[in-house]
Amino acid sequence: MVESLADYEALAESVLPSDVYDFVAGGSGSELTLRRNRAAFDGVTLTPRVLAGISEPDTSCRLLGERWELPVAVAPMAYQRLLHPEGELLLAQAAAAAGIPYVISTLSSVPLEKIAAVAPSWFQLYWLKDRVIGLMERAVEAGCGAVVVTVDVPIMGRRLRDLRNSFALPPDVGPENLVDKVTEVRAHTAAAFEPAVSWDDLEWLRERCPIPLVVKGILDPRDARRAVEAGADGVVVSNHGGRQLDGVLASIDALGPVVDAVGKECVVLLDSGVRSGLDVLKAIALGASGVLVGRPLLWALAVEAVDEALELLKQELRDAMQLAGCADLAGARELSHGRP
Ligand SMILES: Cc1cc2nc3c(=O)[nH]c(=O)nc-3n(C[C@H](O)[C@H](O)[C@H](O)COP(=O)(O)O)c2cc1C
Ligand SMILES: CC(C)CC(=O)C(=O)O
Repeated sequence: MVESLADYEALAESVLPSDVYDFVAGGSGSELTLRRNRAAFDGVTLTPRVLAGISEPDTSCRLLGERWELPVAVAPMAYQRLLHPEGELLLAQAAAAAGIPYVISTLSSVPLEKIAAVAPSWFQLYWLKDRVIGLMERAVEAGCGAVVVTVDVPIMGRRLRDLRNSFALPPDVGPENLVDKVTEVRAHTAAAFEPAVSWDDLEWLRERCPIPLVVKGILDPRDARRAVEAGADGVVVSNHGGRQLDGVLASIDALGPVVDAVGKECVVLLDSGVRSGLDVLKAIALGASGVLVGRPLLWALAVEAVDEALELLKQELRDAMQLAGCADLAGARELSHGRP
């Protein structure tokens, strides 16, 4: 029986080919950061308030000018047809039904226009050589509400599970937004991504991008400041789910200093390690405006349970808010927190 969002991983593992399971579950190097993301979330304590007189906590929020049912977005994740034949479309439809944004990956295995037609979407942009403006214009044309530029992948992290498995995409799964034919994900990234992308490039894109621009993959508050100076409307505090530089700090540990540096000037989101509604509440208490959820939703996609998974997440967040005495997310932000 599935009683929590975190339960989908074991179900998915039992149905997926082991190399696909490893591609999704894995981190880089010795997976120090992958484990640290969880350990750090588990280490956060909250101090609840009582007798708060709440019959129904309000989980809704405003992010980037729109109202959402939960302070949660579906993290951009490449190649979702690895998990289910309908891939991105199924997960995006579930996001739409749950009233949350779906972030389309540059490397989606369904064309971005088809996804944006079924869900309120943001578009995640990888800095591909020569193709950035074309992709951004397609996203704007398709009605995406924001562009999320991922800045922590100049090259792919060393994912040892994938190297040992010689992981390759099956012939019917590929990057449908691009003309590229991809089997070896690592080789494609090395050939197609621009490793020397810089703040000047970000400023250049900001001048040309007519919709909100969010920078994903910030850990240092100095970079957060730099992003705001470049005109970013938001940042995502993220270590890419422990898949890029191994050994970096947990993103929940990086959050506070980033909020202190830029929280008054731009939206601060967080991802990497969110596995429950309680984790969402912890991230809000530590200053995030919202979170992105990654792997748990791919596990749910693999067992065709994305609607139920998002419903469970909502219920977990509601329960945690009620038990903590928070009527709404503004109340959640006032909670005292610490570490044991
Ligand atoms: C299979 C997989 C594919 C991913 N693909 C992308 C991507 O295309 N673009 C991107 O910005 N981040 C990508 N990410 C990173 C996620 O957006 C997110 O930062 C990370 O998964 C969050 O951590 P979590 O899985 O612990 O929730 C991917 C992550 C996974 C697990
Ligand atoms: C192909 C990868 C660069 C996609 C990604 O961001 C990831 O797997 O973490």
